Amino acid sequence: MGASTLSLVLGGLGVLLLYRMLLRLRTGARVQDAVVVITGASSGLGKECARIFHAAGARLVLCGRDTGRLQEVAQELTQLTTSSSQGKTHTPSTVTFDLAKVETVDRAAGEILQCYGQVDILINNAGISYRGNILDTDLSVQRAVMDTNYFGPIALTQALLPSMVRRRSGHIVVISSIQGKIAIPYRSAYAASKHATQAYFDCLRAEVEHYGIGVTVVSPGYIQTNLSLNAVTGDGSKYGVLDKTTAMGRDPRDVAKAVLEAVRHRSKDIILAGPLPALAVYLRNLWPALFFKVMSLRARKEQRPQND
Ligand SMILES: NC(=O)C1=CN([C@@H]2O[C@H](COP(=O)(O)OP(=O)(O)OC[C@H]3O[C@@H](n4cnc5c(N)ncnc54)[C@H](OP(=O)(O)O)[C@@H]3O)[C@@H](O)[C@H]2O)C=CC1
Ligand SMILES: CCCCCCCCCCCCCCCC(=O)OCC(=O)COP(=O)(O)O
Repeated sequence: MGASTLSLVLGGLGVLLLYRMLLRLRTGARVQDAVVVITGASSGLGKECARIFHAAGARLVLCGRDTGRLQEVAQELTQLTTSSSQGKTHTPSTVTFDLAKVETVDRAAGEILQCYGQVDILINNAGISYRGNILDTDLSVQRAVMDTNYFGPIALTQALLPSMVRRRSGHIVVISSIQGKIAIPYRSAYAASKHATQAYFDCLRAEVEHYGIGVTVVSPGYIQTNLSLNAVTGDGSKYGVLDKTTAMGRDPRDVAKAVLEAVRHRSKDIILAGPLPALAVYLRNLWPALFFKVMSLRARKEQRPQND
């Protein structure tokens, strides 16, 4: 390659990079004073998102099932409310509802809209996990996980969407999982709900982009939260174990930071996991036969006894 061709290629790359940077600056969502709704804000990743979006100056609406725990988070943040040169922070509002009671979500969306009259950013974070083998799992458990992780969040999204369309602006984030991209044994209800989530929000992204509404699907690997402790088993009882994989997962503060950056950059789809899960995602698509073999060996090795 001659020197002039090389400089042309480098120049072209430079222009492309500059264009991407400008595009990000132009389309990046503003967080200061934005109304940000966070579901599952009482603990884990949702609580960390609340802390980081509060510090960035968002007007928060914290959602969860437990009023007391939501108010504790709101109080903690209120004590940090400041008006500094870095930007004003705001006292959060709270709205209590159960996403699994899908028929009540419309009313909750009304309450959310009443807080500030609009929603700029919706973070669908709340969720539960599951442990069990399909043979011993009640259909009611499959439905319950689907209600919390899929039907509840999409009902909330659909209830808030018309107001975003009217304003020709908004951003919707959903916290999925690496298990929205690959299915691993003994997680049927959870992986199915996260795969459905991925598909729904991919459709939504395409359908609302021309209204100026962005959609980000976040797919994390393990995070240090209470997710496994709160997981349900095949008969609907609580699993109640802090799994090693969860305990050794990422710091939820780092994941929350990545969520904030994804909103600022209007990222469409991000994976927050180590090289092995990332490799598994590629393998699932490029060499499915090998992926299925590895999963079947994994299933045999783990062999989950009834209802554990
Ligand atoms: N931890 C991990 O390893 C990973 C987690 N994720 C995802 O991150 C998200 C957050 O989970 P995480 O912080 O880890 O787990 P936690 O169990 O700590 O938090 C879950 C949150 O969801 C809320 N929630 C659960 N069920 C309902 C319901 N029916 N209605 C309303 N709110 C509900 C809980 O609120 P309350 O009980 O107060 O109502 C709680 O605040 C989930 O979507 C999860 O799938 C993704 C990948 C990995
Ligand atoms: C010859 C090369 C073979 C390479 C094969 C690689 C296959 C590796 C499999 C890796 C599986 C990763 C699973 C990750 C699961 C995960 O991070 O889930 C996140 C969650 O949502 C956690 O929820 P849970 O309730 O399951 O704790």
